[in-house]
Amino acid sequence: MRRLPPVLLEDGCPRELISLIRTVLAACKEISFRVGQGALSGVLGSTLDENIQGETQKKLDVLTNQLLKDILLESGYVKAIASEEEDFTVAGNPDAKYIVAFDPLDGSSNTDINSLVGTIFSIMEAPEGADPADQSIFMQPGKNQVAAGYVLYGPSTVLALTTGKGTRFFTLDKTHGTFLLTEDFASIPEETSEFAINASNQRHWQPAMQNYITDLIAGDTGPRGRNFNMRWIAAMVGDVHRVLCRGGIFTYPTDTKDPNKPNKLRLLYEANPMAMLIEQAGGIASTGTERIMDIQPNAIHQRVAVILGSKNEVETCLSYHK
Ligand SMILES: O=P(O)(O)OC[C@H]1O[C@](O)(COP(=O)(O)O)[C@@H](O)[C@@H]1O
Repeated sequence: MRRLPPVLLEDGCPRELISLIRTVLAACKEISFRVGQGALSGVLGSTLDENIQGETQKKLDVLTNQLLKDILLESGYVKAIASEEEDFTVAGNPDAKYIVAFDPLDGSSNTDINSLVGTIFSIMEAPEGADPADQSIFMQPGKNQVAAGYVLYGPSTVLALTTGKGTRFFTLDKTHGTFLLTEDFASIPEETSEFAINASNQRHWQPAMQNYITDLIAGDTGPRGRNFNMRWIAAMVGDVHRVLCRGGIFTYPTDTKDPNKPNKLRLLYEANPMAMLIEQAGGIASTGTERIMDIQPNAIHQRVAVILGSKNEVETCLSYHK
């Protein structure tokens, strides 16, 4: 099986970018080990702190953030980082070319129940001559990403990666510590009968999403004329992986549950990298009204509605939003 660096070199991926991706993965291997140790690692449960977004931080959120932050900043390959767990961006090497946004442990409420979690990352080039301490270097649309991926810590540790030449899966060989290519070009089936949404929020959704999900649930007695199945992992990284593997539609739509927080998922380090992976596998990623990767960000922790997955099903969902 082929290792990650030669695969990326054959694609013509710049050596500096490959080194940066390998640096992210070095941290992810360590995270994979810690997560795999479960209760033995002594890091399950919550801290007494909240992040800037008012969410209680899990001990593993803090640990994984520190691991990624330290290894990336010490590597010299990044000009700056942005993390879900950092209030502000953190400056790195002024001469470096790339910036990295990441969610160190997506789905962290799953850690205590031994369920799926993952690390999501997005890599862009910093504007030339930019000050590494300037937060605005991250205010670029997702279409500027030069690489995006996640590492899913499940029964096996899987990397989904794109550098704009398709979406690939690599599986961590834990004996040798190497990521080996296990799926060359992931391709999402255009049709699906599977959807993923937190249905407990139904009464808070906007009418378009209410109507769409009602029609899915009506199954063969409704306008769709066929049955649909539902899945919800409560970690975007797990739900998106299923969609990349066998198709489906995943959505976290706008809702009115908390008027101060109409959307849940973060643009820079959740929606954008997932959108790139999905599009590179032939799927669609939208907010309901626009392509996710076209959004011009205005804040590091900006949140957006997300509808992504199998092309035909996402298009059907979007038709309810017109
Ligand atoms: O609590 P809910 O509504 O099931 O939310 C689950 C969603 O929250 C997220 O876990 C994001 O939150 P965290 O990054 O704090 O874990 C997504 O991965 C997932 O889709």
